[in-house]
Amino acid sequence: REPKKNMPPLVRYKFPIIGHTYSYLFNCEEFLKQCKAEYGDIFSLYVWGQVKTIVGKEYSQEILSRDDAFSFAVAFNRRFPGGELLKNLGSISPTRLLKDYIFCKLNFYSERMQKSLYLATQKYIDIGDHNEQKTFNNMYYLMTRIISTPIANIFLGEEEYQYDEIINTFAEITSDLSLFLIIPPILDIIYPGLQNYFNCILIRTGIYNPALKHQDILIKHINNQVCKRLQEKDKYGDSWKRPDDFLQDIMELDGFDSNNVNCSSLADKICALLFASIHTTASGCANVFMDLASRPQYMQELYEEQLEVHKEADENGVLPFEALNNMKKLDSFVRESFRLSGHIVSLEHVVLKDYTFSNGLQVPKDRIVNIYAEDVYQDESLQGPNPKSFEPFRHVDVNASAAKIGKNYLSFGGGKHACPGRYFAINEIKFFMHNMILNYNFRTASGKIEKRRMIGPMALPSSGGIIIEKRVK
Ligand code: HEM
Repeated sequence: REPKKNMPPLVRYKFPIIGHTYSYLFNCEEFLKQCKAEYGDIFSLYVWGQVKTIVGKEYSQEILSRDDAFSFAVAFNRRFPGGELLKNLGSISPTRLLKDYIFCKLNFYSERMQKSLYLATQKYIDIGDHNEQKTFNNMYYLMTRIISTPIANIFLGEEEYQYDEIINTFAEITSDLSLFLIIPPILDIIYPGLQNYFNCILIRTGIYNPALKHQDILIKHINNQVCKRLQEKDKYGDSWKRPDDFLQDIMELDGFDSNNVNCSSLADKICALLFASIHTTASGCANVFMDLASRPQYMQELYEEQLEVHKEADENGVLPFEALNNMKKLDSFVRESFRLSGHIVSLEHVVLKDYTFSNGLQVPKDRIVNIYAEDVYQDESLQGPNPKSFEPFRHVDVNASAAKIGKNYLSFGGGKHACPGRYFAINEIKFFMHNMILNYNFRTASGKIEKRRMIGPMALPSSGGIIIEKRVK
């Protein structure tokens, strides 16, 4: 208790220890609406033995823009034992690596992204002829495989991405490791931070380490690839054709010693990026696909746009990078899907030093704050008329692309630490949807709109069935 501070109001609760945990988990949407109506834009809850502050639309940008006072990374590391799981990561920031070696080459990687994406779509959807149709009951599962394929191609190269073992590791690593984020931090009720401490002990003692099997697979493949490349470089000298992929880039970083290659460190760098990229992109893509399957009335309009865009494709069906800019309706559809299928509360940050919001309310150092995303997404002044309804083309004329961050769109965070992978992810989703819309018909098996699945404030793609068949052209 800090009597001198003008802290956000703590919502009343009946039961000590449990506090608001039950309502937050089982009735989050309604509960938060009531809290906001009664307590205002910023209020605190008592969840899992800790006070956390929920910040509504008016003040959310303060959290994202003040990285001297709020940190997403510190909050993440408090809940996720990344240091224990990825012991050989080294000091280079994954964000730096991505910016230096991948995001500046999006244009260069575009053709490979499309080719491997289309190959993966054929392989995993696998519909033979026009009369066949298939029902998929877990789009998210399917999307993790499809999305992982171009990512594996770009990260590990044209050879390694062809191994099923690699695709499975890419696809599964995030969900295996996210167990630490999904399991409720019950031990924190006894003492804040105890759950993470306990998780670290599980990993350190080897009782439970879900990263190990994936690291072993990655190390094996990286080792093969590194040896092969070094031998070929030796053999062919100046005429050696350097593979252009992320693995080669990080092999050549300062400090690289060809006589003593640290494959564990290379594997951990890739694991860190997989954690950031696979689940997020696969869920986003599954949601977009589900949203269109749920609303067949928009299919024709999108089909016509994609048909027009496809005129720019070369003889192999590959689009020039610039064609992405012409998928305006699809882009707006993607943004609308992200807007309405996200978490109710997101972007957990830790307060790094005592902070006073512009309305005078103060949060102390070490407090957990979360952004009330739904408050942003259901606000008419930020979203336009009927903010709760899915209007796929509402962003077409307002110059707001699916990757454009801003105070009315928080899916990729904001400020200095906004997701650096957002263009990569949105490109991948648009290329995937372009191909699906042109070549397949799809609809929900229930014939109804499939909504996101909620676990407390967290949203996951619906697991409702989708029927897919080849389009008759
Ligand atoms: C639809 C897909 C994605 C979503 C929804 C997403 C979302 C986010 C969010 C919300 C953040 C936190 C931003 C903040 O602190 O304000 C973030 C950070 C980050 N994302 Fe993504 N992301 C996606 C795809 C990717 C991809 C494909 C990559 C890499 C290839 C990536 C790499 C990163 C990294 C490295 C950070 C940390 C940035 C920093 O701390 O400076 N993300 N992402």
